Amino acid sequence: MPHADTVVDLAAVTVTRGDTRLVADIDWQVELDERWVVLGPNGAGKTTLLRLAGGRLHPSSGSAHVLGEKLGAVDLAELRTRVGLTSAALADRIPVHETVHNVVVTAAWDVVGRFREDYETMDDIRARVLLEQLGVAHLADRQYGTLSEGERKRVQIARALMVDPELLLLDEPAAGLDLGGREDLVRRLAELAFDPEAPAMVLVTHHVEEIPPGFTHALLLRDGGVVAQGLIGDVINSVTLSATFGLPLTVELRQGRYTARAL
Ligand SMILES: Nc1ncnc2c1ncn2[C@@H]1O[C@H](COP(=O)(O)OP(=O)(O)OP(=O)(O)O)[C@@H](O)[C@H]1O
Repeated sequence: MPHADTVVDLAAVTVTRGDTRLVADIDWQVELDERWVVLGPNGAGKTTLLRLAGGRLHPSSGSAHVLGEKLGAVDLAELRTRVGLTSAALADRIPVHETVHNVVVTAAWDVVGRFREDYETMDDIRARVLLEQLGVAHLADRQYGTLSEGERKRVQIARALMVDPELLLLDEPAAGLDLGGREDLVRRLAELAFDPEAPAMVLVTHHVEEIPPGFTHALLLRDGGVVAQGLIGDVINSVTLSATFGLPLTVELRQGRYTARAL
């Protein structure tokens, strides 16, 4: 059994589809107070790893525990209500005519499962607080479909936090944002990362520029395997990133933010 503070525990996990190994022989532990970034090129297996962590799929071999539950031996639907997830696939399913407030508050229905007045009031208040925290409270009555991409991303994160998850998974949250939108999102994710009350977090990205300050650990993936993992300061450097992306890169860290460019 994993330690009580271990929210994700993968031991020798491999996921195969047909003859393809999506990820291979992964050992990875995420603790309650950790904020992880998962970096790697297209097709490296990042989304597969995130889907394992979210209880969205089972390993083909090895053992995987999420929030203390063994994948394969637990009802995944119940586990999923304890994990907040934002991803492009999930975002595509949000109805464009729904109000922003409803997009956030409906996340709670999975947990509550019925419409009792006192629950609804509590949920409404929580949704308002989260929209405020993400800086989109003024958009609460707008139709989701009328929002900019940056505003949508922030609403999606508020929705993922609605269930008060023990684990928050963010799959490329800054994809498609302009520079201002990215910087705003990175700042808000940094605030969340520094908040001791916030859940354990795993953020998937292709770009070191999108790593918010306050993130503590990194895992680098290439071709379904781990290149390096551990404390972010030990893991992200020119050598490891060049190996991960398969080209000579130089990486710099200034005031908590990373940049990378080809040599
Ligand atoms: N059902 C499947 N059958 C076969 N191959 C698959 C399947 N699902 C994913 N793959 C392959 O597994 C590899 C890893 O996919 P995954 O989506 O986890 O990568 P990723 O790192 O998230 O990529 P990206 O950055 O492009 O989103 C890819 O090469 C993908 O084509």
